[in-house]
Amino acid sequence: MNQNTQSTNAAQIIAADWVIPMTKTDHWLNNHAVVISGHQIIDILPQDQLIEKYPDAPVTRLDGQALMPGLVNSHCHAAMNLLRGLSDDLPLKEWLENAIWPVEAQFVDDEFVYQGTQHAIAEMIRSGTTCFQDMYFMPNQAAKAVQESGIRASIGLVVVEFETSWSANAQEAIDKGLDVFDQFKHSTTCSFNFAPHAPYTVAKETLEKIGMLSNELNMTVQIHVHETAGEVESFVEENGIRPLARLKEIGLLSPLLNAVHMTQLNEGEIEWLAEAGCHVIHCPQSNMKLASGICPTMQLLDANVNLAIGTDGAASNNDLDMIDELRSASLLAKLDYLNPTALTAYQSLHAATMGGAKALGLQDQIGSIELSKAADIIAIDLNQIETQPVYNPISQIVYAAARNQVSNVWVNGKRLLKDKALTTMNEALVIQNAKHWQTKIINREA
Ligand SMILES: CSC[C@H]1O[C@@H](n2cnc3c(O)ncnc32)[C@H](O)[C@@H]1O
Ligand SMILES: [Zn+2]
Repeated sequence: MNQNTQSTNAAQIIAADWVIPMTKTDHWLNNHAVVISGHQIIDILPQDQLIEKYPDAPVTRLDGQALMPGLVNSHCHAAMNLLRGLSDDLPLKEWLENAIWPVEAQFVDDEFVYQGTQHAIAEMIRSGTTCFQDMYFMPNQAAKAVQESGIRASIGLVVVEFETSWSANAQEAIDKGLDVFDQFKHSTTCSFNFAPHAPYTVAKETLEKIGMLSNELNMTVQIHVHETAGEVESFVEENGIRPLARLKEIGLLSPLLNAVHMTQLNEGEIEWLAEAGCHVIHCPQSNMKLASGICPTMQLLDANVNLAIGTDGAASNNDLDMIDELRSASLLAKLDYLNPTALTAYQSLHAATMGGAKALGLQDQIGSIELSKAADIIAIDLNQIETQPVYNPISQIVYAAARNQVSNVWVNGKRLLKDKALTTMNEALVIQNAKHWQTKIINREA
């Protein structure tokens, strides 16, 4: 083993007051350490056994801190960080058609997506997200930004029927997307998914084509579906069936499907999702901000449907803060069901870790702190006024901690945040680029 390989695979130890593996309900380990070698977790043990077992390994000691699996943001439009706050306080249809799509048509290009995705990645690493599912144009630019930063992502090969700056039509979007998939097939942190935007922007024939390719390539599919009552009503008027029924008719209901939003569901549709093994991506803050509706999270969990959590884009949230998002998911469920036991702290944290890993097809690699899984780990500093005293670290993270208490982040064993400083990204340049786009967009011709 040469020196480089040796230094790359030498054990590194992270010791903390609490380790939350996310392998068992409401379970954590006190005064333990996680041992990383290369990309993987190779040991989890009490700190008093470290000297004997790893006498020479360097130890990162994080007193007063909690280690947990990195957060999985299971649905976002990363580059829309550059549109944060451009248009607020509107319902989805008006917001998209009158505010967002005209600006995207005018400004979305390679540089917009590359720099916007960099911005989103910087925000996500700083707030404890180690993996995100993206749905935006120019997936090649998003993949480039992901690869350079070291974060993990499942990047959407987006498809819409209408002409965009990415593709002239749906077929070209599919063809170009498959080229991107091929271009990045050796990446260790980029995976890909088909991302037909929604049943109201992608034709039945195209969805059938995507379904066949998804099965052939064993590639997941993410799609906005049943986001609002208006969407469902319009679709029924035009097609005679509800959007989810169309997806079922096409054969898209399967363990490969990530159904995003799902605020409009009846009991029969929940049974379809459970029988087919579909995943639901719950985006509570986007749903609240656009007044779209409330995803029936407890009925889905009771039916054993896998639940994941996403922020959606920063233009309808308006941040990518997964700690805040999973807190919203829990509190919204309690109010929706008028039941304080709805969506417990652990259930919400699970949706934002293992639930997301399952939805993205990465459950064997990430989502929990377990031997041989990828070292996608975050540390949260609970030794702050705002999170003391600590009776239960899971409760503290879900109901009290803030994203700025994330101190360290590892993805695939590489430390991307060291004592709150990004190690692979230039913060000043990210902010400078954001200001550049703000000036361009705010001075746009009406
Ligand atoms: C085809 S790239 C993604 C496309 O989706 C738009 N978008 C952003 N947020 C939402 C949402 O909540 N529902 C539907 N579509 C959304 C984004 O602006 C892009 O045009
Ligand atoms: Zn979305």
